[in-house]
Amino acid sequence: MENQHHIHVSSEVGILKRLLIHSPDEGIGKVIPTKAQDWLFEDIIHVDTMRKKEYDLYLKILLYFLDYEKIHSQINTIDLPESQRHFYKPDKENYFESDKVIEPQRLLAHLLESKDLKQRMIASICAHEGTAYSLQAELMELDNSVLARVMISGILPDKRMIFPPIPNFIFTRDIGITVNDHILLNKPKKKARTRESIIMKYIFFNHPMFKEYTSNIIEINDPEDFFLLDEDEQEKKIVTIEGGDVMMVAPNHLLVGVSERTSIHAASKVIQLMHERDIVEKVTIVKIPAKRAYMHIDTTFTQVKRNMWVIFGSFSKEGLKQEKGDYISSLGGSKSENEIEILQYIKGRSYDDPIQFDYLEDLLNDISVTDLKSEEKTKFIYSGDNEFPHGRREQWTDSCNVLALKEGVVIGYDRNDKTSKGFQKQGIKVVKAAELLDKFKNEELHPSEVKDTLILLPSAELSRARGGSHCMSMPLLRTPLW
Ligand SMILES: NC(=[NH2+])NCCC[C@H](N)C(=O)O
Repeated sequence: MENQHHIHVSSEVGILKRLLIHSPDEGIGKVIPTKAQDWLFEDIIHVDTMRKKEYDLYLKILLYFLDYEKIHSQINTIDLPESQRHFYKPDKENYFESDKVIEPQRLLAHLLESKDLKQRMIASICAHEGTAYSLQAELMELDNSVLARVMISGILPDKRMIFPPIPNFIFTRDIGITVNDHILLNKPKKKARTRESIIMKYIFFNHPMFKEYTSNIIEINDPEDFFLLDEDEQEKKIVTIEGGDVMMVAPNHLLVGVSERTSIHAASKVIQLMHERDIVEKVTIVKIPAKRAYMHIDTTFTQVKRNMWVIFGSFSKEGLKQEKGDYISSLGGSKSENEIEILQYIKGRSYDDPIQFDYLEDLLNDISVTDLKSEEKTKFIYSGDNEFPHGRREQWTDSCNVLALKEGVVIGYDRNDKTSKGFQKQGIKVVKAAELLDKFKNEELHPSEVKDTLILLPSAELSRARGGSHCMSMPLLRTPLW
């Protein structure tokens, strides 16, 4: 079943077998303070530190778990000064090139071998970025792997910057989500993320890796009369969806966040399409406040194992009750600023009559017990271990955004100390990525022996980009949970 191109994800925690990642490219080092917010970064980044001290460790962990031989056979040489980090650079010959940990830049370089696609892609990107027509001819002359790098970083080999960077491309989660054997593509809310989406559409629709899945790629579009509407109407009816708001929690169940980035109209379309095409039976909408701090639902909760979740305390039962304090709802007025709404739509049941959940924990517990058949008590770990004011501080630096390599083994950020304490209280060991990698290297431990562990990545630079390991991954294949 695991052929080279197999695509299937039916949970958030089944053993991770294949994913798309993008390593920080040189464009990230070109973000300037006045543009940082427009480009959705909280600050400017020291790219060397981000790569060598942080992201490289992430890659090594992924490779050890997903493609052991690929890394273990070379582990003693890849970091030597004379290797010049070529192992990590997608345009170099000694790049690791794995069919499990996959870099879109490599897929893009492959696509550009077709002259027709090369022309079309150059035309689309230049039109989108509004560059001079004459630049197209110049780009046509570039070697394909160089052009792939340029299309992403925006920087020509002679150092001219021709496009803005797309620094958020490291957050591959947001470009699309694998829903069983379908891929739901994004339609980004933010202009800064549009080029990523153009590039990925070409890849999904043209690369041999996705060939058997062309009819399973789902695009969500604006209503047909959208361009006729005035601006106010457009604002109301806009369709935008980003992958961080879509979570494939069980074979029959998809969560869709309505947030700063994903609109109600997009969510409605997803419900209809999922039911019409019989892809999942339940779609649950989780509406969160449209705020930069929360951006996507995966910044407020992710799954650790079948019966364990890490969540943002202000959205929890206790948090909401506390915030409400002595406020009497029947008097009207505004509710808590963190109020969330959870509505579940089941195939065959009237859309006017969704099932409602009062609290996030109720929904997550229902997923664990009903959908994932967990027989153990559902456990919750809270951001900052619910200690004031660490819950909010650590949510901001992605304490709730972990990537599961398998049930119970997740990657998180080292700066979220209090949340780590919360993990430990629930029986999860906490280990630094570098220490774990040393053990793998010395063969004291094999990735298959790692159980119930939170792996901590250094995160001083990465967290300024405002995404965690969950955001930095687009799973294509996970082993089914049963
Ligand atoms: N799935 C996620 N939470 N992605 C985080 C994306 C962060 C990125 N800087 C943005 O604002 O778009």
